[in-house]
Amino acid sequence: MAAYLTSESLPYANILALVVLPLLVTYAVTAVGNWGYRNGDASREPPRVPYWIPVLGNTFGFAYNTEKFLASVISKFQKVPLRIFVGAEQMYYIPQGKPILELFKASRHLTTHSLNVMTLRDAFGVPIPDVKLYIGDKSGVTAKPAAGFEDADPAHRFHFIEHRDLQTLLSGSSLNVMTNNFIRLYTKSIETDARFATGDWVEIDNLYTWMRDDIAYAALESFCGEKFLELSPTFMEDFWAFDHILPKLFKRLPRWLIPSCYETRDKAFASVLRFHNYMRENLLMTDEETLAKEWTPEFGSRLITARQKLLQTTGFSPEGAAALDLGLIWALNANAIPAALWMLLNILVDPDLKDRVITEMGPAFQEGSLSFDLEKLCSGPLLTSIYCETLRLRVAAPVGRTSTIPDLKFGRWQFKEDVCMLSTSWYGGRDPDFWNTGRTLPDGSVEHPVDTFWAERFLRYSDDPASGPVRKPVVNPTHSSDTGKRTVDEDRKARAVTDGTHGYWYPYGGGYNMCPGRHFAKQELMVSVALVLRAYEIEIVDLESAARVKPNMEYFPFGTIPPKGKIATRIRRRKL
Ligand code: HEM
Repeated sequence: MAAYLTSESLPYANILALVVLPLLVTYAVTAVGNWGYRNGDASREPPRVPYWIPVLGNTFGFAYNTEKFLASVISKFQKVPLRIFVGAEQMYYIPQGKPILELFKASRHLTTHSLNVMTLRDAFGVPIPDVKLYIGDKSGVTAKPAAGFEDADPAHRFHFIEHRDLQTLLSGSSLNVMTNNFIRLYTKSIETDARFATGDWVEIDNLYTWMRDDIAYAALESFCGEKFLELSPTFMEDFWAFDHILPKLFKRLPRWLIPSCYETRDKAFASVLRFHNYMRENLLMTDEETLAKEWTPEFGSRLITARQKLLQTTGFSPEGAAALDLGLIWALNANAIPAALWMLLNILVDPDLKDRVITEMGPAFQEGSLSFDLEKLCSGPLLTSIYCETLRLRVAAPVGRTSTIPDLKFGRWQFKEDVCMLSTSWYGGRDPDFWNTGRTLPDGSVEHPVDTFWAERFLRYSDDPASGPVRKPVVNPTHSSDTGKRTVDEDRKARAVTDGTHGYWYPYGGGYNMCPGRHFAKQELMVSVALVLRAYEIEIVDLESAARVKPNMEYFPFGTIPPKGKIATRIRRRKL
């Protein structure tokens, strides 16, 4: 080796050493503390994902290939919590299984502030003084103020009131009004859609946008009333354009680098501000009678008017309040609507499944009509299993927390105060050690791998001990035939279950901050898919390529991942 080192090559060797040595040292320093993390009982901070370049840390892998980066480190460290260094800041990743369940259990010591602040500031454009107001309320989300904040003015406890209103006004009788409005509006848009008036086939270039627009319009109106779109007729288009550029805004690039993205957001924001200004001018916050109404065409649902009162009372600027509500409208639409498309698409690409779903939902509908019994429809086992399976496979919504106490502990892991903890159900939903994947085929592969859709994954058939979502030690399924296909009769006797999947199936997050919109979302998804199947005959132009449509991973991990590419279809109204 020494024979190759001449006096000319020495400077190069020195330069190389100067470059390589710090990288090696950084890697060694960041890896050495991980020794023994799998063994022993002593509490410790989670292992650190080693990196080569100081300051940069794990930023590159995390920011530019988040899905693969996290998949690889979760698997390498065998599903324990991890410490990641991103954007010059520490962060914890909490994986599926016991760690995420323990995180949810520790709710009383956690806030969602760090992820929420990033989202509100970077994605929705909440001005900095309003962000300060948002984080300034440290009295917590429970009725009893957090220790040290016992004297907080009850009317200014923003997080408590917001949390309480979201939970109560998205459940019970308020939820019923909201869902009924959604059903009324969505049914009306189907019935009055002039494109299908003649009963002839109509070519639609993209099933997703076709379905998306009608659901979004009905959902928006059931939340915000009729006035919103009257004031801003192009909002729905502007909203989806905003949704499209949202992943770029999360990258925190300045306005001068991506001006068109900011302009797109400005447009969607301007509509919410217009509606807020209308409310400020026309809805007196002392008008208890109007504020008590579950829904009015002018101001929308009680959730929206109660929020308006809260935003005004707690001193948010008109711009801050509108940006916060742009966030709420995004939460309303951006996760549920792509999920509805995936549900419908998976049904349409399998003619046998489509027939079984139509048979199952038939008795919920009134003869010759689009009217139905909601409870009956939403209790159909096959449609429920399709709903659960779709969320398992397509949701990558972020779950973010930070500890409010020094050295929070769960299991043997210790977490520092104020360091962001991140999780997403994407990996738990695809954990091959956990999920039932059906029969083992003669070539040794499994019948329903975790990255594929299996309509019956969440169904438990009483005569088949191997059925149900969770992998069983002995897999010996008893299917009605050797094709593995189920019959309508079997569906009827099956039960859709999520028992035992907690910690692996958490599309709505968990603990105290679990998604408050989950009840509405489930009804919205089941109803919209059922209504579309009831009202229309839909033929996918190229079944094979539609079955291969991939998720658009640019959206990872911001929510339900929408499909990438268009799905051409022919649609005609059914004669009911
Ligand atoms: C399939 C549809 C949906 C999915 C997968 C989903 C998922 C999630 C997730 C994972 C969270 C974070 C929960 C946590 O941190 O533990 C969340 C929060 C939230 N979701 Fe949903 N969501 C959906 C539909 C909806 C709908 C229809 C609404 C209606 C307004 C909604 C409103 C919200 C709100 C307001 C929050 C923030 C709650 C808080 O900060 O306390 N979501 N959602």
